[in-house]
Amino acid sequence: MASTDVAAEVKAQTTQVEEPAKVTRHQEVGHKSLLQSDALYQYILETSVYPREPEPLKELREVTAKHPWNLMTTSADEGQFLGLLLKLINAKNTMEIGVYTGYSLLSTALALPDDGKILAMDINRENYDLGLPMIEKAGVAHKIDFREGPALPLLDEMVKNEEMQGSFDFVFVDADKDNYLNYHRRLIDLVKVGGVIAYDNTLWNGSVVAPPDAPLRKYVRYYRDFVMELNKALAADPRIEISQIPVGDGVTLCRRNY
Ligand SMILES: C[S@@+](CC[C@H](N)C(=O)[O-])C[C@H]1O[C@@H](n2cnc3c(N)ncnc32)[C@H](O)[C@@H]1O
Repeated sequence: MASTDVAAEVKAQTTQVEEPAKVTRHQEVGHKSLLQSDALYQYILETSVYPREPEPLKELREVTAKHPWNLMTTSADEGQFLGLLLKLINAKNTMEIGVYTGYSLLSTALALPDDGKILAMDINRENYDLGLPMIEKAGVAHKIDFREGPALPLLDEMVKNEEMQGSFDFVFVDADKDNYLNYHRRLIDLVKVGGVIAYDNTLWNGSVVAPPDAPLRKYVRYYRDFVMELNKALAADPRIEISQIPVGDGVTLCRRNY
C-alpha cells in the first residue's frame, strides 16, 4: 500500500474519535501504532505528563518550541519516561550524546541523586546555552559536565582509559544517526554490566517501514538506512538485551549483559 493511502486510512480511523488534526510526523509515513491518534497522545500528555512536569522543564520546553530546530527536542512524555527509568535503575553516573537545548538532559538530571553526574556532549554549545538558565533554576547544573565537540573522539579517549570502562550506569544517545553503530562499539565497553544504553529515534519518523517510493524529507531518507542497520545490529548483539519502545520517535533500551 502506498504511504499516502496508509496515511488516508489512518486519518479516516482517527477522525472517528477526534477533530481533524494536523498530520503529525508519525502519520506522515503511516505506521500503525496506537498513538497515531493525536487525541490519545494529547490525553497522555495532559493526564500523566504535563501535570507532573517540573516548572523549569516546562519553561525549557516552551523556550525550545520557539527555536527554529524545535523538531529535534525530546518530547515531554519521553523525558518523563527517561527520568523514571533512571530512578528505577538507581542511575548515578550517566552520559548524553546530543543535547540540543537540553530537554532530555534536564529530565534526566532531575532524576539523578544530588551527587549524580551527566557527561553531556554536543557539537553546538549555543543551543545548550538557551536551556542552561532553566537547568540552573532547577538546581541541577552542578550534575552536568558539558563538552562541546563531536562525541566520537571523546568516546575514543574514554575507552582507552581503563578506569572509565564499565563506569556508566546509563547512556542516552540522541545525535547523528549515521554514527550510532560507531557509538555502540564504544559504549558497550563504557557502560557497566547491567547498565543501560538508550538509542533515540529508532523508528525514525516511521520511515523504517516506508516503501521505497515514499515521499520522505531529505534528511529522513538519508539517515533511514543507518537507523535500520542499527536496529538489525542491536537485535543481533548477544551482549545486550533489548526492548524497542514506541515512545517519542522510538527508543531502544539496551541492557549490557556481559
Ligand atoms: C535530536 S538533537 C538532541 C535532542 C536532545 N536530546 C533534546 O532533548 O532536546 C541532536 C543533537 O545532536 C547534536 N550532534 C550532532 N552530531 C553530533 C556529534 N557528532 N557529536 C555530538 N553531538 C552531535 C546536534 O548538535 C543536536 O543538538
